[in-house]
Amino acid sequence: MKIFSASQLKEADEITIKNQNITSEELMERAATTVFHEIHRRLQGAAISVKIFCGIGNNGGDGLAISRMLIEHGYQVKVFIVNYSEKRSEDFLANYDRIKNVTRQWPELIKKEEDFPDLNKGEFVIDAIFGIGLNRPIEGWMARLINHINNSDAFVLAVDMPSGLFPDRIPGKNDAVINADFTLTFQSPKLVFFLPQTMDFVGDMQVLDIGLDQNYLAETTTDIQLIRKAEAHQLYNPRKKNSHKGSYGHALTIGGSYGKIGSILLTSTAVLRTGAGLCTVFVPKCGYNVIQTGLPEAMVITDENFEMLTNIKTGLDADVICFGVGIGTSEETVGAFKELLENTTKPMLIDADGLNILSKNNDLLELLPENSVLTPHPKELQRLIGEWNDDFQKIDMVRKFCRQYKLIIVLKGAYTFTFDENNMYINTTGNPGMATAGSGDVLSGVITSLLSQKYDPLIAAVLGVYLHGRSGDIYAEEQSYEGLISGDIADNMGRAYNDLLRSNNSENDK
Ligand SMILES: NC(=O)C1=CN([C@@H]2O[C@H](COP(=O)(O)OP(=O)(O)OC[C@H]3O[C@@H](n4cnc5c(N)ncnc54)[C@H](OP(=O)(O)O)[C@@H]3O)[C@@H](O)[C@H]2O)[C@H](O)CC1
Ligand SMILES: [K+]
Repeated sequence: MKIFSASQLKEADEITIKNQNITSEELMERAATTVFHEIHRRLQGAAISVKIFCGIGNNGGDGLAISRMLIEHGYQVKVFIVNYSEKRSEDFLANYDRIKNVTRQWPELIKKEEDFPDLNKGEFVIDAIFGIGLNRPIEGWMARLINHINNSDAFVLAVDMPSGLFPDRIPGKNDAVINADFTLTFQSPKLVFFLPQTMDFVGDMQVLDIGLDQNYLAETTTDIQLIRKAEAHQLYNPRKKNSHKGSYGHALTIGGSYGKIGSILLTSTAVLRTGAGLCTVFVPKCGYNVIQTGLPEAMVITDENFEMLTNIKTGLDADVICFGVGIGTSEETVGAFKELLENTTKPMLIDADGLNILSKNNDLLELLPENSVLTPHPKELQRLIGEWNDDFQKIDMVRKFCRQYKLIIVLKGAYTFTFDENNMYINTTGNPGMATAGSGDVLSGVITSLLSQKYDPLIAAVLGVYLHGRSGDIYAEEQSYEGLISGDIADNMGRAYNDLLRSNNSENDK
């Protein structure tokens, strides 16, 4: 799913009005109707107190139209106009007028702190103060109103965006932003819904289709995509009946050190669970028995050293190399990595201490084969590319880094982002249970496996991240977040595939 910018959405708005021959007020009515239906579906006419805060722009206009629809359906609604300026939008005014037809209770104007209504636990607050039009921080009594809403125990639903959240930049530390429990957003999720610095304002989120011009949506390119089941399914290559283990590639996983052999065992298990034909594991001697016992399906070659990697000689012509989990950063291991890079042109995935070695030895970056996949968590990324001021700058810096070294970066987080030179893909699967030791080692194995199965590196990364998250979700749906350990993610890969395929084969699937 494309993630459009605020200016693209405004453009889509205008084109829709023109091509569908409707007024902007009619489009607003359509948008408000989608929100009303969602609320009505959930509340089912419940007798709870609804308080709606409407700005004076089009987000406020939406709020007024939603208010009217709720009143018409018998809800107990109190409407407040957050009257921060006299520059009311036309569609706001039209809806301000129309609400008269359904209630004798004229909306109350809020112009100062004394006008704030009490907000109580169990009440339902709708935030329609600002949407994508916010272009400066909210100040004065309005900021205090935002805090008043945030400090209440009411349930807060944001229309389109939590007010105070900018579509294209990070609010300042002391800026007032609505802390929504739920956000119903129009047509396209906004990038800030997924950034670590802003995602917590959004609560749960749902995208509402308001029927913007189909051609515009199809033809307009964006460099940010959301990866859900539908998109992931399109990336999947079915296995051929007439195939053998050689058809799915031979992965070489190199990693581990004394006390950290478990990491490479997890990675290699994930390689095979994700469908690679063969896996050879290269470990220090101390890892030999562990791997042979823990993963009898793999082959093992050992370093001459007992505790760590010092000299990587495999004599193997593997299809893909995964390097770095559990290796430490000793000088000998750095030397071995350098030699490996000088002698390989195979697709590579680098993780964990492999990344830390790259951070300290920038010359090695030049040796990475084109389209190598790097899978840092934020700390490892910061060591690689330096400090950023905020999440937008971070995105710019990662893109530049990808371009400079021709790499694919998988930035792990609550929403994992995959970058290539031009695009960014935001993953939607995964859960807090996956914040557990070894989860990243498993992801490295999953992506390595897809690389070995000849998926294009970008696709291997995007699909791998999706499947890894889905596997964790499947575990958590049946068990719990807390009980999840990373081996479970590898063990559930089969179900993640099954889920990806089955759901798209059934008529009932969305
Ligand atoms: N295609 C769609 O997605 C549709 C969206 N709709 C809804 O429209 C809003 C966007 O409405 P818009 O009127 O453009 O913007 P806002 O309502 O968010 O803001 C109104 C004006 O407020 C001013 N502003 C901005 N920041 C501040 C601030 N900190 N303090 C005071 N005032 C501020 C600004 O005007 P200025 O001239 O003063 O700069 C804004 O223009 C969208 O989010 C949806 O809810 C349509 O209903 C349907 C189609
Ligand atoms: K809002």
